[in-house]
Amino acid sequence: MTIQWFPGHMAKARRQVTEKLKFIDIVYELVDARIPLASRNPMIDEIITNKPRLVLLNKADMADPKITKEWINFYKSNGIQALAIDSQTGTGLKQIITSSRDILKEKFDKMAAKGIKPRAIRALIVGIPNVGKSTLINRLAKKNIAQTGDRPGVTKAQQWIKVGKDLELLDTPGILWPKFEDQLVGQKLAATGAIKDTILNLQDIAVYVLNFLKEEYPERLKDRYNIEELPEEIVPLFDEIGKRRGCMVAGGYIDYDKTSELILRELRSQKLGPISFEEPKQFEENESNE
Ligand SMILES: Nc1nc2c(ncn2[C@@H]2O[C@H](COP(=O)(O)OP(=O)(O)OP(=O)(O)O)[C@@H](O)[C@H]2O)c(=O)[nH]1
Repeated sequence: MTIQWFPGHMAKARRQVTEKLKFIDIVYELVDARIPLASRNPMIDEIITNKPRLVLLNKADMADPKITKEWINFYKSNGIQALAIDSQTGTGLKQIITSSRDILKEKFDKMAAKGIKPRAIRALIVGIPNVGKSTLINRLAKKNIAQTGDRPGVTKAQQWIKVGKDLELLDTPGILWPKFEDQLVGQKLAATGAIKDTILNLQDIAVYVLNFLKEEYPERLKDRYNIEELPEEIVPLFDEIGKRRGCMVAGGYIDYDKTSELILRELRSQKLGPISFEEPKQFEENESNE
């Protein structure tokens, strides 16, 4: 099934982000730490052009910490600073200001040399739907939503949010879209709950997840579902899980929809532990194969 990519929405979203760029010093590109590539807008580089950027690997609490570290190194080797954060608890958020200062040092030093008074760093958060933009803004904002009507960028609907004395955020984040038309991207987005289960077939998503876990995290599957030896084929694996969890229909058959739902629910509620669906290694291999 192909998912439509609504060119009208995209153009509008893009225009809105572009308009905001002129008011800010730095873009915070929020991605899902479990799928840093699938959860980014493929045209982000083109959209933000040469604005400085800090990549925030959000929901790091749900990702495999070892792979998150690899991602941070991967970005670093490409000249981009990235931080692992958990917007829900606030873990890692302090580092945002430190890293921003570091990235913008040259610009602010130049401003100081010209005698311009030091001011707070101005930032815009961008990211795909459901990646955690509002959670991050609320966490950073606490009660500091500022009414600063005399500032460029402040229109009737737009406000700056103060984060301490050193940072100001535009309160409305930029929403960008993932690359829907790629089936694997869609499956990763669905697996992590970024898009509704009704968009893709539930069983297809569960098959993708089971195949992935069988390859990358077989021990977690065995432990969770009490399976000594994982079957080679996917249908018998479904059957084992369905049987063990009582996902049956009359006549002793497995209810595949119910089993799929169970697997996805347990994955998303961390019952299978922190899992990353993408690692930089694969990406580098793919790139060199092209
Ligand atoms: N575990 C975990 N959950 C998070 C984190 N950040 C956000 N969430 C959850 O992810 C879901 C989506 O978060 P939102 O803040 O609504 O995402 P958004 O990007 O503002 O979404 P849109 O408004 O659709 O653009 C919510 O259920 C949050 O509680 C995080 O760091 N860790």
